Order: sequence, then C-alpha cells, then structure tokens
Amino acid sequence: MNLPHHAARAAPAVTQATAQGGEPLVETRGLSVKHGERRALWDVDLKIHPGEIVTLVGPNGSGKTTLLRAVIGAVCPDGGHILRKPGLAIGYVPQKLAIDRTMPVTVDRFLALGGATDTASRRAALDRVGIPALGGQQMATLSGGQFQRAVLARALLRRPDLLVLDEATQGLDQPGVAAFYRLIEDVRAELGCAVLMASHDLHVVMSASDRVICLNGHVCCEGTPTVVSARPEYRALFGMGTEGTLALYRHVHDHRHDKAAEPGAGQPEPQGCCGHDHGHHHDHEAAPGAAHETEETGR
Ligand SMILES: Nc1ncnc2c1ncn2[C@@H]1O[C@H](COP(=O)(O)OP(=O)(O)OP(=O)(O)O)[C@@H](O)[C@H]1O
Repeated sequence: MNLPHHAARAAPAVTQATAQGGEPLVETRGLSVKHGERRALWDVDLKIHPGEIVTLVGPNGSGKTTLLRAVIGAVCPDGGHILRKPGLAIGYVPQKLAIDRTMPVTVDRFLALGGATDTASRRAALDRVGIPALGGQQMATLSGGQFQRAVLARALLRRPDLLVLDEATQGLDQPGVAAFYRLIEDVRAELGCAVLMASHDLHVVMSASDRVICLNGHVCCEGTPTVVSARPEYRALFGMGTEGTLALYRHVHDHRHDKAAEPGAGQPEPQGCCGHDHGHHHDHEAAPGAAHETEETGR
C-alpha cells in the first residue's frame, strides 16, 4: 500500500503485553458528558495504547457513540479530562454518514473531499480496503459493505495513529461483518494504528479485540475478551443462551434502581444495568440476528 508515512512504519507484532506498554495515545480521566440535562457518561477512565484493538460493547443508549465522539473531540466533556498524545492523528468511521444521494459524487471525489489530494494515495487506500476498481463509481450506487470500505479508506488517508469506528458493520450480513473485521485486523497489523470501536457484533468482537470495555454510562468491566465474557457484569448485560452460547440481549427494566448512591441520581438511566446485585427479574429480548451466536473468546 502506498500510503507514504505509514509505509515507513514497521508493522508491530501486537500482543497484549506490547499493547499495554508505553504512553497511551488517548486517556480519559473521570470523564463525564451530558446531553442537555441527561448524563450520558460519568466517571469514565479509559486508556488506548499504540497498536491495540479495543472494543466498546454495551446496550443501546449506553454511551458508546458519546464516548467515541468525546475521544475524537466532537463532544465536549462536562467533567473530567481527555488527554491526547501531541500530534495524534485520528481516523473516524461514523455510525451513519449522510450523503445526499441526488449529488453525484464518485468514490475518488469522496476521498479527495476528505483532504487526500494525491491520486496515487487515494488509489492505494481503495486497494488497501479491497475496492480497487470502484474509484470512478458513484457513492450512491455502492453496496453497504462497499460504502463502509470507502469511508474506511477516507479515514486511513488521514494516516491515523488511532482509528475510531462506530458500529461500522451496521447493516452488513454476517459474512460482510466478519470480512470487515478481518480487514480491520489486517490494517492494524500493516499500519500499526490502534483501533477503538463500538460494536454489537459480539461474536466477532470477542475474537477480534485485544481488550473489551463493557459500557453502560460508566465502565462496568474491562479486560481481555476471555476475562470480560466471564464477568457477571457482562453476563448481566448480554446474557448466556442455552448450551453455553452467547446471545445479545436487550435489557428491559421492570423496576427502579436505588439511585441515591449513584451518579446521575434522579435522571433517566441508560437501558440495562451492571455492577449491581439487583436480585430481581429482568425481561430479556434477543436482538434481531444476534441470538445464539457461538461464544468464541480464544485468540
Ligand atoms: N445529541 C444528543 N442529544 C440528546 N441526547 C443524546 C444525544 N446523543 C445521545 N443522546 C442520549 O445519550 C445517551 C447515550 O447515547 P449514545 O448514542 O452515546 O449511546 P450508544 O451506546 O452509542 O447507543 P446505540 O448502541 O443505540 O448507538 C442516550 O440516552 C441518547 O438518547
């Protein structure tokens, strides 16, 4: 791939040990974010080290997008700190990218509009993400998977130290999801960038991440996929299906927490809960297409 500055970087053999070493690229300390009166995040401590793949998992409304947008600087903290390594380059693949379908924009033009003036680099980026022949095609005519690859190519052209992806595989079928995550792993291995992503694709996430952070307004638990998937907080959020299979469950509360001792007391709470021994019944509803995925935590 002919992405000049990255090409010069040695592809690191990222292991848990190396990934945890050195100065973090980004660190949040006691981060809290409010949307209006509603507290979306509180007390979030997070460190992203060079070369590691970190995945945020959590129910709908648990603050994943808010945290990612705070990390890239698109959302202002209401409390706490965000520290970024000086000169940090971030590539961002948003959850939804609205493109006016009536506006004719080729893939190549889309990349150029993102600031990539060099034709050879744009070609190399499309090559890297597996759509080398689509430069002249209209963005509006791309499939979901091709579209996300084009958006990824644009993010890579920023030569990121940190690639931030927000549910980038939404709308893709299972083979498309798996292929996209394989691509992310290849990109990380080749370019040496760290990856911070939010995802609902637990099956793939658990096999493709160095570290998983289980979020529900605050950090419920974190660690390697193997460690996190065994934690009661994680299981309270995502549940265990029959025969040891992992299912993505949506928590529906039929009770109120004792919020007196919690941050954000008196405010509407995110769906789901963790880190508390509730001793009550939850109504679980399997998310569409995600039920009974085989647990696969080994790397
Ligand atoms: N711009 C906004 N204005 C008001 N409230 C918002 C805004 N953005 C998010 N929220 C609220 O903040 C909370 C966290 O939202 P966020 O999108 O970060 O969660 P999420 O975990 O990414 O959800 P999902 O998995 O559904 O994408 C939700 O309750 C949401 O309704």
